[in-house]
Amino acid sequence: MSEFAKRTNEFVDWVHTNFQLISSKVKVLDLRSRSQGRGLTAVNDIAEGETLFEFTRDKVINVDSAALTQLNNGENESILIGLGQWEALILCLAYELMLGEKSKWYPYLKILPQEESQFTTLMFWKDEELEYLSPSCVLDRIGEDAVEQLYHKLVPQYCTKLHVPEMIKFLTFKKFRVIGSLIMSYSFDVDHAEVITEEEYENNSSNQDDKIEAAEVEYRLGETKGEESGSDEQGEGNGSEEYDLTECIRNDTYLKSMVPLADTLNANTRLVNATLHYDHEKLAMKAIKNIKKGEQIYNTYGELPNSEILRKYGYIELPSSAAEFVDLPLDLIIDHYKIAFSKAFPNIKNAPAVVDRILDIIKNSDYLEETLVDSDGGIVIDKYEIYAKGELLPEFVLMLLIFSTLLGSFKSDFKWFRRLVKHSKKREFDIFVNRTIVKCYQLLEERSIVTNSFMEDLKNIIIGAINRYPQNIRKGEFHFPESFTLKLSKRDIANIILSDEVTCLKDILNGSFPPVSDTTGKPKYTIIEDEKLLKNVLKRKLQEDERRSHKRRRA
Ligand SMILES: C[S@@+](CC[C@H](N)C(=O)[O-])C[C@H]1O[C@@H](n2cnc3c(N)ncnc32)[C@H](O)[C@@H]1O
Repeated sequence: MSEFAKRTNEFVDWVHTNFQLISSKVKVLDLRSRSQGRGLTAVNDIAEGETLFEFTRDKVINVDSAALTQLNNGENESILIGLGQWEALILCLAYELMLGEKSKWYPYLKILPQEESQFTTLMFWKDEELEYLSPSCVLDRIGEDAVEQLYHKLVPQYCTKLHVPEMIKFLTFKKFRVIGSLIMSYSFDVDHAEVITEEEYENNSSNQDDKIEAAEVEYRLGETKGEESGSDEQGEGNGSEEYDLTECIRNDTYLKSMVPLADTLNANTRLVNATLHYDHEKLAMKAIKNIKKGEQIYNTYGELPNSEILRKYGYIELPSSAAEFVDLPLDLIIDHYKIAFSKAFPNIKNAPAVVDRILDIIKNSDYLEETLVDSDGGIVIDKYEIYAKGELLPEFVLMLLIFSTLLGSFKSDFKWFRRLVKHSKKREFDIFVNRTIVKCYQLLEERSIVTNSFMEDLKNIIIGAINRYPQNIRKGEFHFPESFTLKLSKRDIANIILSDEVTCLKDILNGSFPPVSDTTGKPKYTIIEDEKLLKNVLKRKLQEDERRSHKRRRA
């Protein structure tokens, strides 16, 4: 028997001893021939709603259950819950791995990847391989530096604090990176028992949303200062302060946890047929669809595009994930408008600088801060997600509508624009931009209206974004393989990611914006003539012009 099979058997025996229920209809299989490691398969037909396995909360590894927490007369617990979720779980898991056979999870730990060579996530790609992924924004999210900072925060200081000095030697940087990556691709965020109400119990699933939550926390750690979208926790200092700003476990309502067997399930955004549910005492994996004998049981790791699946889990779906999106950097929008302003006002030297002034006003808009509670008050974010089939972030739509409306307004009266951008007219300029922000917001909010200029700007920005991709990808010359295997070259994997991103962008050029609402069957936005909006935005200015010319005539 191979070492792989032996480990699987020992793990399955451990599961049978420790779990309350495990259905005879499921089996852990060796799926290495499909480049999927181990996975769970149905050996008999399973009906929707059937429980595949069930176990008590103490079987998962987290700060509540780990051996490290019990040491030091309970003092370790208060130290660990003062840390962030990632930090505490890395330390707890490292300690269990160091305990080896003495850990109560030993047969489980033995089936987890623990060597760098077992990971295909982006953290382990070489620099020259990562270059294949340019210009994808996934490259900004790998978080290599963040891991290093985290390591230096925890080792040796916390090993000493937690009274495990022997862990200083065990937890090398290499091991730390592996454990962090393991947590990234295997952990679940499990709600505390006390936050689950009876009513929630039946619907409670810790997979999709919790995995998304995990992605967000991890995303924050991966970002460098000032790069991320308007989240409070991020960025007002150097990297190490970033960690201090990560919420500590004490204030969270969930625990990042390693969940045996539940994490043996592979995932697929289209084929998901089981999810993890939990109540006060137990966690249970349940079928969410009828599953036929012989079919693989798939979980979901969240609504992630291929770039994120690769970054966090080291594989991709073919030809694409069901939740593809591409990040459009703010710079592309700003560059587009700087060029447009220069072209529209060739005789005004500082026309491109006006775009920066507008951006500042949008950033500091009190109106948006008060109105957009959900997006932390900001529409100026580093990157805007462009989803497949023409779905755009509302923040992006509003941003473009404001800029295209301002440009149209200024073009309508060149002399007025020249006067307005003079330093002495700063107040007037600010008032006009702020008024435009309010009008555009109201128009979108109340009537979901965009203009022809908006559509034109959108098209040109998207063309600019597509032009950054390699020619073979832009021209659709890359041919997708039949299925994902680890034998695919890194270049091919990168080409698939880039092709998926370009497809999202091309969807817009192919007319999928505005997308159609699932509920009403109607387009989500109405496109109107520019003049209608400009008339509204310029109303006050036109009235003042009128008054002034009236006065002149009288004089
Ligand atoms: C939570 S584990 C799932 C169990 C894993 N297959 C194992 O052998 O331990 C997540 C890892 O499984 C692999 N995986 C999950 N879904 C996959 C899929 N659809 N195709 C290929 N690999 C997959 C990836 O290596 C991923 O990082």
